[in-house]
Parts: sequence; C-alpha cells; structure tokens
Amino acid sequence: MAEKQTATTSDCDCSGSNETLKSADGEISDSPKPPAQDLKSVLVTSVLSLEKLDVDLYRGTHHWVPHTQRLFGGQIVGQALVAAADTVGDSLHAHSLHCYFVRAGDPKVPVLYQVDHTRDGRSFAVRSVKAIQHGQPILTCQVSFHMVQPSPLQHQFIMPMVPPPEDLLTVEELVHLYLSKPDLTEKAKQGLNKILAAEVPLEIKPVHPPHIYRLTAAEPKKLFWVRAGGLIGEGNMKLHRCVAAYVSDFAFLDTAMLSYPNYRAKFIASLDHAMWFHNTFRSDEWMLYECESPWAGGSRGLVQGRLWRRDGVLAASCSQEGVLRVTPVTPEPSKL
Ligand SMILES: CCCCCC/C=C\CCCCCCCC(=O)SCCNC(=O)CCNC(=O)[C@H](O)C(C)(C)COP(=O)(O)OP(=O)(O)OC[C@H]1O[C@@H](n2cnc3c(N)ncnc32)[C@H](O)[C@@H]1OP(=O)(O)O
Repeated sequence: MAEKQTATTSDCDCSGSNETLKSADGEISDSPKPPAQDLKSVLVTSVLSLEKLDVDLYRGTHHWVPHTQRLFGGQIVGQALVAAADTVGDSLHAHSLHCYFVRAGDPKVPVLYQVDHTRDGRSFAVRSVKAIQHGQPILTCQVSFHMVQPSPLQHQFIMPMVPPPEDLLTVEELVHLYLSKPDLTEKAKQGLNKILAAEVPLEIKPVHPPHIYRLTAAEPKKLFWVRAGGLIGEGNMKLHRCVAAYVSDFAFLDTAMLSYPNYRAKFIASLDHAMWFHNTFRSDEWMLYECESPWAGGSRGLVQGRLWRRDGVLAASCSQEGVLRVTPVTPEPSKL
C-alpha cells in the first residue's frame, strides 16, 4: 500500500488553469463577492476530503445522514467525483457524470472509491468510479473530463426571475416561524424540530415556502437558492463541481411528489443521477436551483434541474430518476 495521504481536489489550486470565471457569452464576470460565512465549509474539511489509500483507491467518511438512515446520494456522487478528479490533470474539468445508485449506502462504515482509467484522449478523459461497501458496489459512476476549448456556439435558457436570496428566509428561519404558530400538532412540531437538528452542510432559501396549514396540489416545480454552508474559496474550480454534485441531489426527487399532497412517500430513493457542468461557479455563493418533474409513473419519477449562478449564467444541469412508493394520507387541518 502506498503511504496514506489526503487526496482531495481541495488540495488543487486551479487558479492557474485557463478556466476563468466567464459568463455564457465569454465575458469575464465581476470578481465574486466574498460569501457572508467565513468559516471553512465542512464539505471541504471533511465530507469531500478523501483519504488516498493507494493508486486510484480512496476512502470517504460521512457527515450528515438523512432520516432514512441510508447514505445521502449527493454525498456519494460528490465523493466519487473527488476521486475521479484526483486522477486527471489540472487542465481537465468534469463536464458530465452519469451514476447509478445500486445499493443503499450504510452510514456505519466508510465508502471505498475505486477509479478505473477508462480512456485518456487529447481533449477528453473518462473515468469509471465504483463506490464500495461490504465488498459490494453501492454506486457506479462514469465521469467525463474535457479541456477548456473556445467555441462560437453559445446559448442558454434564461434564468427565472425570482426574489434575491437576501429577501427570503432560510429553511431554519421558516421552521422557527412555523414553530411559533399556535395549534401545531405534536407530530408537526417533532418533524420541524428534526429539520432544525439535522446538520445539513448547506444553506437553503426556498423561493415559494410551503404554507404550513394549506397542502394543495401544486405543479411539480420548485425553486430554491442554495449554497455550501461555510467558506470554500475561489481558487478551486474542481472542488466547486464536487460540491455542486453534493448539492444537486438535495431536495431534488421530492419535486415529483408536489402534485400529490394526499400521498406520502413510503419509500423514496434516487436510482440514477446525471449532471452536466456548463460554466464556472462558486458553490459557496448563492445559486438558484430550478427543479421540475416532467413525468411520474410506474412507482418512479423523473426530475430535471438547472443550477444558476445569481448573475444568470447557467452553471449546471441535472437529471434523476427515483423510486417513489407512496401511501395515501388523510389530510388533517393543522398538518405540515
Ligand atoms: C426546498 C427546501 C426543502 C428543505 C427540506 C428538505 C428536507 C429533506 C431533504 C432530504 C433530502 C434527502 C435526499 C435523499 C435522496 C437520497 O439520497 S436517496 C439515496 C441514494 N439512493 C439509494 O440509496 C438507492 C440505492 N438503491 C437501492 O437501494 C436499490 O437499487 C433499490 C432498493 C432501489 C432496488 O430495489 P429492489 O430491486 O426492489 O430491491 P430489493 O432489495 O428487492 O427491495 C428493497 C425493499 O423494497 C421492497 N420492495 C421491492 N419491490 C417492491 C414492490 N414492488 N412493492 C413494495 N415494496 C417493494 C422490498 O420488500 C424491500 O423492502 P425491505 O427492505 O425488505 O423492507
């Protein structure tokens, strides 16, 4: 075994690479404003800081685990991307990844990441990553990397017009507001307190917060501002993509449930996840996550998402299918 070392893209200062903060039309953007929070993000210090055990072999540990007690898919994808990115040169940047979650991740043990060098070409390189626990794969992931190349072909959708994050409340602030309401059921209070107790390393500001007393069928669409909790810093473009992979699986699949307030999820889990990275961005700055579900059926649902920089540049696109096994609920007057 090679000497153990911390192998994470956080060690790689890509500020010298030829990828700069450019807008979709190629203009250099204003220098990014420093994030409000100045403590290093736990995503850098722990979640996405993998231990290098040997050539192409890494180990990752966990931070926040969802109430389902299976590992958070975004964490596994983010860590797989850290491992893959560590095996390519600094001039190559992930432009897409395609994953299958084949088994539930066990929060009691670390995850091993084994990287296979599928192909190294002149402009592109492809890596296959297997995430392993108890000797079996829990995730398979293909990541394709590309060198920065100019192109006259450039277009993108327009970012939806929404209030800026400064005008909106965080999930925690919303929960405190809901908790201050009279006649909350004990069950609702417990649910809200669980949200407060969860140590999710993200800050989230929903654009249309759910109404606590009124659960109506809505279009399967949602928008929220999101950024890493804590500082990541501007000099590491590779790491920002790994953080975005983490972010992109959070509160994504439940978009497919928004039209069915009379059903609750008995079993919900992402089956696959794909991402395409279009532009540079900072994941410790507010990004707008636009999520929608074009289809649900056969106990599955499809969701699609776009991560926007707040200056309107499309940073990344995501797609995911998940299993949705539901059970009917009887609506209560004061049910969250
Ligand atoms: C806007 C801001 C909002 C803020 C608030 C947001 C709040 C919270 C956000 C939380 C976000 C959490 C996001 C979580 C998303 C994820 O991370 S999901 C985790 C990643 N994905 C996975 O872990 C999936 C891994 N893959 C698998 O586990 C397997 O592939 C599979 C289980 C999907 C495969 O299924 P299957 O082939 O059926 O496996 P089995 O082993 O046979 O069965 C498993 C259990 O399912 C039961 N089952 C099987 N078939 C059926 C059926 N037809 N009907 C009903 N039930 C079925 C089977 O009996 C097993 O049950 P038990 O385990 O035995 O109970």
